[in-house]
Amino acid sequence: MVGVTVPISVDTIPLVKCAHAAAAAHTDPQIISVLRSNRTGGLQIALPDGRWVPVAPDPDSLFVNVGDSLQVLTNGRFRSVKHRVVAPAEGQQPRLSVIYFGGPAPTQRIAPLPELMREGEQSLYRDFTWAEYKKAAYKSRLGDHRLGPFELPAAEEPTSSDKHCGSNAVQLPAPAPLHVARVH
Ligand SMILES: O=C(O)CCC(=O)C(=O)O
Ligand SMILES: [Fe+2]
Repeated sequence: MVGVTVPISVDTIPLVKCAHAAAAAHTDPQIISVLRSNRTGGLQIALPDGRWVPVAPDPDSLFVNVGDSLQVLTNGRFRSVKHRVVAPAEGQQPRLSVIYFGGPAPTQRIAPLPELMREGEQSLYRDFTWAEYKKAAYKSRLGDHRLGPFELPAAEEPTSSDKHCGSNAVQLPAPAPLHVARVH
């Protein structure tokens, strides 16, 4: 758990999805998605090597997904994982899921939270508003990497002569490991 208060307003739009057959690979754009489904599986998440891992359906658990906006707010510490829904096999119950998408308000500026940044840490993203993100997203396809237009070039590797100047070194956050946590 990150011990900071997120100083942004969140739109609360619960979305009930019924019996949809499948969803193509994508990341959720918002800050956080909280999902509850029936006993029909189909949800899968992508590992960095491209393999797909099924998320076991459990009507007594919540599946919490990091969205693109939270990836930016944490300067890449939390990653918005790519996921998809594959259609249930013939004769299986349709998959039902109820998803709460917590997204920023349209005028909200999205940028890494200063409270989370280490001294000298470079922002991996330029500031943008949720409205700007949505405008860019509408021009892209669902599976595209939709943070691309907002990414800043990564900090340059220190040269060998800089390497001993610890206080000036820029430390990029280590990529967060993938977790599928159950919330009861
Ligand atoms: O229905 C599901 O289980 C997931 C759907 C989804 O990923 C989405 O609507 O963003
Ligand atoms: Fe999704």
